[in-house]
Amino acid sequence: MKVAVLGAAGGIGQALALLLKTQLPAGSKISLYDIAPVTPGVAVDLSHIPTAVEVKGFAGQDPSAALEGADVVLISAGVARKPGMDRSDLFNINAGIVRNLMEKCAVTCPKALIGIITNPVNTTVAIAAEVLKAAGVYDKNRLFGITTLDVIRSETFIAEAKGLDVADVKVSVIGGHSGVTILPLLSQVEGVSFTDEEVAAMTTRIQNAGTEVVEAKAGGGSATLSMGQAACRFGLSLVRGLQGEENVVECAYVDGGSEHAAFFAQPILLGKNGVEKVLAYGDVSEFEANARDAMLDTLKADITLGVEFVK
Ligand SMILES: NC(=O)c1ccc[n+]([C@@H]2O[C@H](COP(=O)([O-])OP(=O)(O)OC[C@H]3O[C@@H](n4cnc5c(N)ncnc54)[C@H](O)[C@@H]3O)[C@@H](O)[C@H]2O)c1
Ligand SMILES: O=C(O)C[C@H](O)C(=O)O
Repeated sequence: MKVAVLGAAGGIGQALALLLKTQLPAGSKISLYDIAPVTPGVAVDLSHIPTAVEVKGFAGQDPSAALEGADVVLISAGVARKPGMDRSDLFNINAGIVRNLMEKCAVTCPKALIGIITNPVNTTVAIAAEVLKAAGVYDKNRLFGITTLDVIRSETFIAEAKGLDVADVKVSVIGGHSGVTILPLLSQVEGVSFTDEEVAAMTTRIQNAGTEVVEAKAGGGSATLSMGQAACRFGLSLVRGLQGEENVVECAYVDGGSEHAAFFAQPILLGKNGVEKVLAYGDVSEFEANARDAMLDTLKADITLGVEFVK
């Protein structure tokens, strides 16, 4: 199994590469690509860790060599927020970066499973889909917006608030990956009850968690270590699905035929071809139904922006 990380010299990329080096199955390969010239050195550094996972690094303008034979491509290339910015403020720079990288993926590894981390995810995933469509290689089951950070934050915050073992907390997060489009389904968390005030406060905290990190880092970037962990969890789940493991379920932002929007985050069953099945997200509370309906204009506008950028 070969996993390529694009943006591998960055804050997320390096954390993700380290976790993959220590957690991918023996015999796997990792290829690291970034425009930054340090990238081959990052690969050499990782290669001294004694695991049976080979690491190679590539720098420069062309990612093709890193993409050759990739089964999974995880993309975190691009700029991150600073205090006062919204994720949509990253569009001007990151849209072109994702488009250019996807054009290379379409040619070099059109069958790979592609996970997009680069913000604004609601829009960059639509850009990726349009590039693949234009190249005639789009398969909706192989493209994912990685929203796992919203899931692990929800698990962490709920466990902390309710005094639970975080390993026992499971929560679906639906919608997208920015502000009001992030909707944790707190009503479904087993063994926990929340007052209306707690639901409102917890939902807001999860929706603003990215900003919490951006402000705490005071101009030094956004979430990198927790995102490295989230992307590793999602990437390993893609690999487990590809290897034929059963019952691998994650939430992700996919083109899954949702009645709500062209792309929508919800639970999916992963398998040998990527999305094996889009799963129903189940019953929701009145608060969640209202929040879901209220996010849709924002989500659809984010998607349209991506589609129009490529067309
Ligand atoms: N999906 C999520 O939940 C989530 C979470 C955190 C951050 N993000 C996003 O991930 C992105 C990366 O964040 P970061 O903290 O790692 O940023 P970073 O600045 O630390 O790293 C970005 C890396 O991308 C590289 N890069 C820039 N243009 C490139 C190109 N054309 N080809 C290859 N590499 C290129 C840079 O050289 C840099 O090494 C940002 O857009 C951020 O908003 C998403
Ligand atoms: O908030 C950001 O800009 C980064 C990321 O999307 C996050 O949720 O932490």
